[in-house]
Amino acid sequence: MNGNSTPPTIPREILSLKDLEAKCLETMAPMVRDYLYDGAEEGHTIRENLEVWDRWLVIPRMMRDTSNVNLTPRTHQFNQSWSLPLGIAPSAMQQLAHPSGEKATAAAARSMNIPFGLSTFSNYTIEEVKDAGRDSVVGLQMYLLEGRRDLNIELMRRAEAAGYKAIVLTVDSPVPGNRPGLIKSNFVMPKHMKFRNFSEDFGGPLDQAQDTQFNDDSTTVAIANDTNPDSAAARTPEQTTKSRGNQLIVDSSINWERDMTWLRENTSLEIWVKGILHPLDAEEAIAYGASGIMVSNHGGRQLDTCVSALDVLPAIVKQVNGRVPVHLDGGIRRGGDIFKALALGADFVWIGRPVWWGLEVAGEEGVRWVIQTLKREFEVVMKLMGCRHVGEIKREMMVTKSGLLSMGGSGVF
Ligand SMILES: Cc1cc2nc3c(=O)[nH]c(=O)nc-3n(C[C@H](O)[C@H](O)[C@H](O)COP(=O)(O)O)c2cc1C
Ligand SMILES: CC(C)CC(=O)C(=O)O
Repeated sequence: MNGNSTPPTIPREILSLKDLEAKCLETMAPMVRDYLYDGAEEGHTIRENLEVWDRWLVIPRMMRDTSNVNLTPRTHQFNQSWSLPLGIAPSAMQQLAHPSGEKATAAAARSMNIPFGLSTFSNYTIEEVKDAGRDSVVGLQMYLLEGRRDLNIELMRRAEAAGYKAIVLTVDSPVPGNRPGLIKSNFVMPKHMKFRNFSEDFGGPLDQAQDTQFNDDSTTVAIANDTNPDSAAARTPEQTTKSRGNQLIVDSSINWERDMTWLRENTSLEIWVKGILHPLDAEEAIAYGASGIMVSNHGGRQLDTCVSALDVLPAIVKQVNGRVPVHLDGGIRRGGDIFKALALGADFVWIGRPVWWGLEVAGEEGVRWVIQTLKREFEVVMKLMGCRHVGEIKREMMVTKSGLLSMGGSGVF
């Protein structure tokens, strides 16, 4: 976190999200960095999420008068009109990157008129974040809790009362992924931070693992899937509380039939399903009443060597066939990435980690800078591609290198 007392801004020499990331890493506490970056096992999927974009090459069209381009999504999402087909994905504990955490992120989303999804495991409450982000705060992400559905119901009641539009059910985490990096770094949440959506003190202090990296008398909440029962210092919030007898455990028995039905019976909000990678799961989600689908591998944090969202997107879009919106997240770092996801059929995309870079360097202003930069880049790409609005982005505008070679001399080439 930037410790200056004057309001932080983004230095002029920072031009891209990549530059911002480097700047962020100059100050980010090692333990926060480990939490932000760590992926499942050897990190193949994290790398894949970043590399997949460059396997697609774009083929621009010229002389199309792109002096004015309209960047708004083709259709309303969550019954609202947004400035960009881009939103901020739920990520837990944003106070790790800035004291204003989710409130700063939501306010930045609001100022740019893009949607924001709040993690259940946020450091500010459902109501506080709604107040900061108003109409931009559309979704409450939820994990279903084993034996504590009363808490899920309470969260949903509060989200309904506060004016959220959707519950975003994360389905890719029946258990936390294997994240050895986090275990090695003994990740802990400092004592002064809380999971404030819960009135009971879940994730209260553990006795050991004083955290020296945060420069306070932090005690710990840990969140890695540690299979070694002797290591109390590295557990998920669920495991942590379990180990203290005050249990908050993600329900690993979650299933379509029981839990989508239960959700539909217990909330008036739209239900979106986050973490779909197989077309047949998209079909299940629709069959059980999902209002939308988020194609995602959880930023490579859950299952290593699983496919990237972009690679499975076309098959899912084909299966869904326009019945519900299809959104995507994972590895979006440039305006051109937004273009490519839309060309392969996504209605909308979301970012996770880049928000933390903005928060770390300049709080709300930093998050706004991230959104503005992606918006500027996307606009330039649209103009260079000859697209005046997102409805003009077409699958035929992209090709893989091998696809291009095999086309040599045939068709329009
Ligand atoms: C630090 C961090 C915390 C996250 N916490 C959650 C969470 O609480 N719930 C959830 O469904 N996804 C969570 N995610 C996953 C994101 O919603 C999103 O799927 C992912 O970050 C997108 O990939 P990207 O970071 O490459 O943009 C988290 C991701 C990060 C990086
Ligand atoms: C508190 C965690 C379970 C949040 C999460 O989903 C993540 O770190 O990827």
